[in-house]
Amino acid sequence: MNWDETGPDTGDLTDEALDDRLVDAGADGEDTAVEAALRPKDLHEFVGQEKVREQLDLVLKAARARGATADHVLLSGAPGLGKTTLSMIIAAEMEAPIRITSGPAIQHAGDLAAILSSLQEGEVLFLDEIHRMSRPAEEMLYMAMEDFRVDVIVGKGPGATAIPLELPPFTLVGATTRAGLLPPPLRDRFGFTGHMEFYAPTELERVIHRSAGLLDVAIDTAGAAEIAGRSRGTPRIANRLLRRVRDYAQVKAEGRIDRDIAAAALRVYEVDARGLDRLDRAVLGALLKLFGGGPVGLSTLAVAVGEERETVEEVAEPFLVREGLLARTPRGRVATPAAWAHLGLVPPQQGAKGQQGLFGA
Ligand SMILES: Nc1ncnc2c1ncn2[C@@H]1O[C@H](COP(=O)(O)OP(=O)(O)OP(=O)(O)O)[C@@H](O)[C@H]1O
Repeated sequence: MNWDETGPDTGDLTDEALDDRLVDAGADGEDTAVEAALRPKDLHEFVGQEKVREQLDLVLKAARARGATADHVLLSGAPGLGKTTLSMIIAAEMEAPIRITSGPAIQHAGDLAAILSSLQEGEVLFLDEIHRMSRPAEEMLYMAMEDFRVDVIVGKGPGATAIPLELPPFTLVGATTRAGLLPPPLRDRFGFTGHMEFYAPTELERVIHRSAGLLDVAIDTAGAAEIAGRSRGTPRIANRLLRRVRDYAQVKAEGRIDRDIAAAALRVYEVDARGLDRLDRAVLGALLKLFGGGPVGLSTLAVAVGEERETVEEVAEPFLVREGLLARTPRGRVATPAAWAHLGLVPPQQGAKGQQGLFGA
């Protein structure tokens, strides 16, 4: 058997290290500044998502032809796939201003009433993480979306009165990573729902070439393909990896990016050929090397890599599952044959399987 007893190298994966993960699809401070410059400005520049793009194009063109405000739009999909970008494109195509806020920022119905009552006619209101809005705000939103009206409650207890407030027609663009968590009455009030898929490597190559052009970075086709393959189907990650590879190329290769430079740079940043980083490999390594590929309980696996259960379950596992490297089964976590191949290890013989299944939750 080709697995040693030393266990995986988990290094010191502190909270800060997790916050700074290059392959995290969420935005960090540096992203927000650069992302503004890299955002496609219209539907033609927006790469991929053919279906959503085509359907949205029709919705917007029809609204423009009628001289009306566009229907409310719900965009669902994982972080970093372009929901905010698309909402800005909707506003640009409708030649309307946009207001950006998020569900967690709206704790009270009054917060929402203040925003809604200050909208201009035709304005686009982008509500990120709409599934995290408070219940009273959500109920106020139902009426606002349907009738362009809200009832503002003045006073408390039996003396409270509802003052109706007319709103100008506006377009709500709601974004959510969890469409299934939205209550049906809210979901039903959107005229158009677009589901954003992960991007194919060739689409990410186009994103990378476009961003490289805007950042004035020289990159060849093979270099872009190398970065695309490690970007987990996510434009935000592709752009972030491109920036790190650019740093490396500036210091080591007069700024030019080709396949070797991209691969060498991403080796330094510990992002492997499939887009796994140190945490992902630590989890997979423990599962294979310490537990013979499982099944092993989540808590045991988390202790083995020196992480919280939640970190393993919510940060590392989703991508490993998506990549077909790890399966969550009722008996615990199990590595797939692809996991053994990816780490260059040989699975234990069938006969040695007796030791498996001994590791509890
Ligand atoms: N289809 C695309 N074509 C080109 N660039 C894209 C595309 N989608 C996203 N990007 C780029 O990826 C970055 C992240 O996109 P965006 O902020 O729109 O994602 P998001 O889905 O709103 O993420 P979150 O849910 O975390 O807010 C932006 O810099 C944007 O320029």
